[in-house]
Amino acid sequence: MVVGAAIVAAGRVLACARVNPPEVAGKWEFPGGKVEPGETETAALVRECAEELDVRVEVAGRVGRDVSMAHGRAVLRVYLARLVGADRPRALEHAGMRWLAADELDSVTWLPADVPVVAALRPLLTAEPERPDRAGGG
Ligand SMILES: Nc1nc2c([nH]c(=O)n2[C@H]2C[C@H](O)[C@@H](COP(=O)(O)OP(=O)(O)OP(=O)(O)O)O2)c(=O)[nH]1
Repeated sequence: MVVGAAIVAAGRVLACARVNPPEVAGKWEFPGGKVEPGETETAALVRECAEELDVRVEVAGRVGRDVSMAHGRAVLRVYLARLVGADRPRALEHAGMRWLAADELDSVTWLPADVPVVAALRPLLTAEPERPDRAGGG
């Protein structure tokens, strides 16, 4: 199982560009990775976001459906997530990072498995009002 975090803030989602392997270098994905034995999916997302982005995240519900990858040998499952406190991501293991609004989702080339998830995410971003972080103390 591969889990990804669709980290949403102010109506935008964080997209990250892969460094390797070469066949997917420069393609865009959600931060995340393989769930380790004995680990929950939420714990895997928290661990991967800390490793890859140096941020704490709160993991919420699923977005999109499970997507079969690698000829059925793996599954991609994506969860909505939010940054904790004032944490701000740094691309420690990616070639780049972008915060994409709904109308910018197609401006990057996503990994193939991510395409249906991105489609499911789009209306969620549109529904979220643009607002300054932590407006209203929340
Ligand atoms: N993290 C992530 N991986 C994705 C996405 N879409 C997608 O097809 N993948 C694929 C790419 C990789 O083949 C696999 C995840 O591998 P990974 O290299 O990120 O996982 P990991 O950090 O646990 O890596 P490792 O321990 O094997 O080095 O899933 C996505 O949105 N996020």
